[in-house]
Amino acid sequence: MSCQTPIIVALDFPSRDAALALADQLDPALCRVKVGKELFTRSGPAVVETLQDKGFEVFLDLKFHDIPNTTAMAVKAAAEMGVWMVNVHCSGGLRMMAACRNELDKLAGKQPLLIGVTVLTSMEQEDLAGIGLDIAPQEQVLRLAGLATQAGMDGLVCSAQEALALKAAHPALQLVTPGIRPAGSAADDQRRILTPVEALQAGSDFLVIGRPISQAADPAQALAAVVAELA
Ligand SMILES: O=C(O)c1cc(=O)[nH]c(=O)n1[C@@H]1O[C@H](COP(=O)(O)O)[C@@H](O)[C@H]1O
Repeated sequence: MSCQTPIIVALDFPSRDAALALADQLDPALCRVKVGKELFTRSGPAVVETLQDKGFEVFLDLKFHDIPNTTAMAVKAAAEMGVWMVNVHCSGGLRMMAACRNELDKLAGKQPLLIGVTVLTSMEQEDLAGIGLDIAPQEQVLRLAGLATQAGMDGLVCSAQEALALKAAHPALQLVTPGIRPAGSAADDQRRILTPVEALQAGSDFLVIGRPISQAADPAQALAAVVAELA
C-alpha cells in the first residue's frame, strides 16, 4: 500500500511494544513512520522489520555523523534493512555525504532516499552562536544545502521556515520538515516551527510530526485531523 499523504509520524517511544501500540492505531495509507535513536537503541532492526511487515514505509532517523567510510557503511546497512528514507548530518561535510551517495549507488535494487540534516529545528540563532557559528539559521541551512546538492543527496531535513528559500535555490532537493505544530499545540523543545498547512504552502515535501500525534488522547483522530486540514 503506498502512502497518500506527506505525513511521517515519529515513533519516539522507549519500547517496541509502545511504538507498535501506536502504529496499530495508524493507517499506512495515511502516514509513514519514523524510527529514531531512542526506539532503535532499545529495539534494533527488528522493530523496523515489524513496521515494514505492517505495511509502513520507514524513515530510519539515526542522523549518522562520522568519518566518510563509517557513515557510508552505516547508510548501506540501513539500505539493506529496506528502509524508505535514511539521514546523515550535512555538517559531516561534502566528502562524508558523497561517500554515502556513492555507497548507495553501488547497491542493486531500491535505494532509500538519502537525506541531509541541516540545522536542527530545536536550534535558533543564539544556539548556533553557542557552537561558534555566527550566522542566521537560514543562511547556514542554505550553505549546507549547497554541499548536499554537490554530494548528490536526495533531500534535506530543515525547518519549514526555510522551505521557500530552499526550493528557490535547490528545487531538486526534497524537504523533510520536523518542527510541525498544528495551531494550538505546545511547541515543546522545538524553536523553528510552522503549522502543517503553512509548511506545505512553503514547499515542504514531507512533514514529520511526533508528540502532537503520539501523545494525543486519540492519535488516530489527531492524524485524521491533520490529513483533513491538509485536504
Ligand atoms: O531528523 C529529524 O527527524 C529531526 C530533525 C530536526 O531538525 N528536528 C527534529 O525534531 N527531528 C525529529 O523530528 C521529531 C519531531 O518530534 P516532535 O517535536 O514530537 O513533533 C523528533 O523525532 C526529532 O528527533
